[in-house]
Amino acid sequence: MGISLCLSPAWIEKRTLEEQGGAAPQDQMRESVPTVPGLVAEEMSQKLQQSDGKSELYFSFGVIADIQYADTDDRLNAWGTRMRYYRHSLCLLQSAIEEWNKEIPCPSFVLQLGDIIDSLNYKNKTSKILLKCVLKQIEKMNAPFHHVWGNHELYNFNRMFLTNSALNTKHLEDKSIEASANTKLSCHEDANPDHFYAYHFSPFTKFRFVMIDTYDLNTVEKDVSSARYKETEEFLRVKANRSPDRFQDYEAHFLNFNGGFGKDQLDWLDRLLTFSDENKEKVVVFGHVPIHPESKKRACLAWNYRDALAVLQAHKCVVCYLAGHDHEGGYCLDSHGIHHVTLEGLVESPPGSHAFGTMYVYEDRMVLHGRGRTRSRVLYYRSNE
Ligand SMILES: Nc1ncnc2c1ncn2[C@@H]1O[C@H](COP(=O)(O)OP(=O)(O)O)[C@@H](O)[C@H]1O
Repeated sequence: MGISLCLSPAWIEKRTLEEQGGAAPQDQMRESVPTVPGLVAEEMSQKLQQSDGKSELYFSFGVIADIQYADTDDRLNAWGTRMRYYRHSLCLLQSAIEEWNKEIPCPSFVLQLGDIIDSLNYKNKTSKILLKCVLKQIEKMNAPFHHVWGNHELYNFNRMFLTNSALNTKHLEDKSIEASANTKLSCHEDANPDHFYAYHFSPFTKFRFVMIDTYDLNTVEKDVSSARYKETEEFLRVKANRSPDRFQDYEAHFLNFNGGFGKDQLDWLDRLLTFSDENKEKVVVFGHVPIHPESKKRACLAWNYRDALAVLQAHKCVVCYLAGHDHEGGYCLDSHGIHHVTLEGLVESPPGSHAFGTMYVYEDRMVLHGRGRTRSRVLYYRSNE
């Protein structure tokens, strides 16, 4: 069986509207104010003023998603539902960096949640040159960027290129815990395009950040000789054979622009989170594609999101999952107390607006200060007792 999930945008739009119980005007599709923790701005300032003895800022970090820069006129997305401001996204990145650099203290690092340039560059043969432009802006940041790989990285480049490029930030991995752990916690020592792209780091005592590869399995990379292709093919064969009806009716997220997790990555994640549990760390996991169905609006969901969720929910250390991919953004608090935040996409921010944030990390909570379309939220940690 060849791998093919290619569904037309028209089909996807129909599916999405069906999921929502019929056609809805754009403004009705907007997120309503959450009634669960993950409070919005007005409540946030009130909460921050409460003197609860836990006001010492540990550190902060920047978040930004779906820059999707291209030297192309503005145009609607493939579904004709939302405008994308391709050239302007570079100016917005520049101003986000200027703002972060002015903050005191400066964010310790920035999470770039994937889709740094758009696939239009591939068609225009401008992928490498425009990636350089974006990276030139990023060099102005006074703190390291951690680069996630989204679908557009894989449309523009192959893994060999990405592995050898500045978009590979695995050198920022924390290697210091290997000696104290009884098990291997670095997923791969050597840079190898056959491997999934994932790593972890600890910017502050008892806090760990884990990047996961939501395109470990995917249909974007067409290298039929790769182990990844074979695993993807087998995964989709089993999935489709198991219950074709469900696949059709409910699994609307089995689309080419999403991807999934292989067994090796899920095992590695489980081992790492076991270490963090034992060491009473708080862990923020991040990747391009959302892994909770309620944290996004559209069909943007990892294929085997249930497997990834099961791993995260099995470990009390996990407090938050951060993603991009769905440019409208989203949020939910899952049944285990993990916050799922989907960041609004920069490329859909018109001139005068914005989409990035700074997350402030405290003993008992993280506070997201969102700019422009990015919503501000207070994320209290679940208890890890
Ligand atoms: N049915 C749909 N209708 C409108 N927008 C959608 C639909 N499905 C996905 N999207 C949007 O597409 C975006 C994903 O964009 P992107 O990663 O650029 O993929 P692509 O380039 O294939 O459009 C998200 O903002 C998501 O909300």
